[in-house]
Amino acid sequence: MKVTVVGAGNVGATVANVIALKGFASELVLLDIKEGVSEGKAMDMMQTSHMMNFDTTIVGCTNDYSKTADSSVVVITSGIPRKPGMTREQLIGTNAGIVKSVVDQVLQYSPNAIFVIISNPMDTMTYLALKASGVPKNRIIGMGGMLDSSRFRYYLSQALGCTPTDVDGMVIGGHGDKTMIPLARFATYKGIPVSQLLDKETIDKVVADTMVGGATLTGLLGTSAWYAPGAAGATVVEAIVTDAKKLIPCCAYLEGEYGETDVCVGVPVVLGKNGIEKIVDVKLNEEEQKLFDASVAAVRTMNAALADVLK
Ligand SMILES: NC(=O)c1ccc[n+]([C@@H]2O[C@H](COP(=O)([O-])OP(=O)(O)OC[C@H]3O[C@@H](n4cnc5c(N)ncnc54)[C@H](O)[C@@H]3O)[C@@H](O)[C@H]2O)c1
Ligand SMILES: O=C(O)C[C@H](O)C(=O)O
Repeated sequence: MKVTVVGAGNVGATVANVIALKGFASELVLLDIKEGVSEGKAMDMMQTSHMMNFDTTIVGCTNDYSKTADSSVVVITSGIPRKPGMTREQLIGTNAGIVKSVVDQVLQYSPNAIFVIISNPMDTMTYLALKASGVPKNRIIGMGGMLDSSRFRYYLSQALGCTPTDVDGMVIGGHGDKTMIPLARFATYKGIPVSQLLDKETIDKVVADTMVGGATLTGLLGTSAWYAPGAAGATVVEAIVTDAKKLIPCCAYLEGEYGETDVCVGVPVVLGKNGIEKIVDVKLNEEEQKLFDASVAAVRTMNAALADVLK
């Protein structure tokens, strides 16, 4: 199975490296617009293959989409990341044009590809990719909820004093500092509802920390995080390539689910060889539904800024 990653920066290169280490793709193409970056990172990764015991062939190319031909899955990380103090939404002016041009060029060589959109503002970039490409909605997937849920599980594990692998939790809604919704009501520690183990104040702080998890790391790093985003992107690709039928919160196009239409936003989906196999309609309580509706309204406002790009 051939996978392409567009954008060989911090996130894209990490997506590629994790995919190689997981070993589920036979060929991986890394493409960037910057001369030599993809070729260098691909070669560097290949020189780890005997030590890390993977047989994936990783090829780098500079803006040569012919090398990406017949990719089953294409991950889009091209675009600028935010600086400390910025919102993801502020990236739209630069990234919308980049994402549209990349989608157009990918489709010339891989018309049947499944797209995993990572570039920010991700919910709006996902909507842009869907509308600009005309690709069926099951083949346009935004990655944000997988990452946000991993941060939610991390912060819960810190509060519980346990390993993150023993904690389960899901984040839905937009991938924004004010729009994501960590679903505390459903979070568990080895099946035990966390509400039985943590007081409300602690849970509220975990939720608040999760929502700004990206901004916290950008403040520390001076740019967007890349290890967890890269691993989250690779996990989404793995579920598709291995036809895992795995439930992962992803940004998906809604046509009535959760009471919303014509918007891409984070919801629980089942991922498999067809991309989004199913949207899982979780019953939200009144407070959760209100948060979801407000989140969607904020994403719609961002989508309105696409008018020129989608003309
Ligand atoms: N959805 C998420 O959860 C999530 C997580 C982390 C980062 N991000 C976003 O991913 C994007 C990339 O972040 P990063 O930290 O890797 O940035 P980066 O600057 O390290 O890498 C971006 C790469 O894109 C390349 N690029 C720019 N225009 C291009 C084009 N037209 N074609 C091909 N490549 C092009 C650049 O040369 C650069 O190498 C940002 O928008 C960031 O906000 C999203
Ligand atoms: O927060 C960012 O700027 C990047 C990404 O969306 C993240 O959540 O890490």
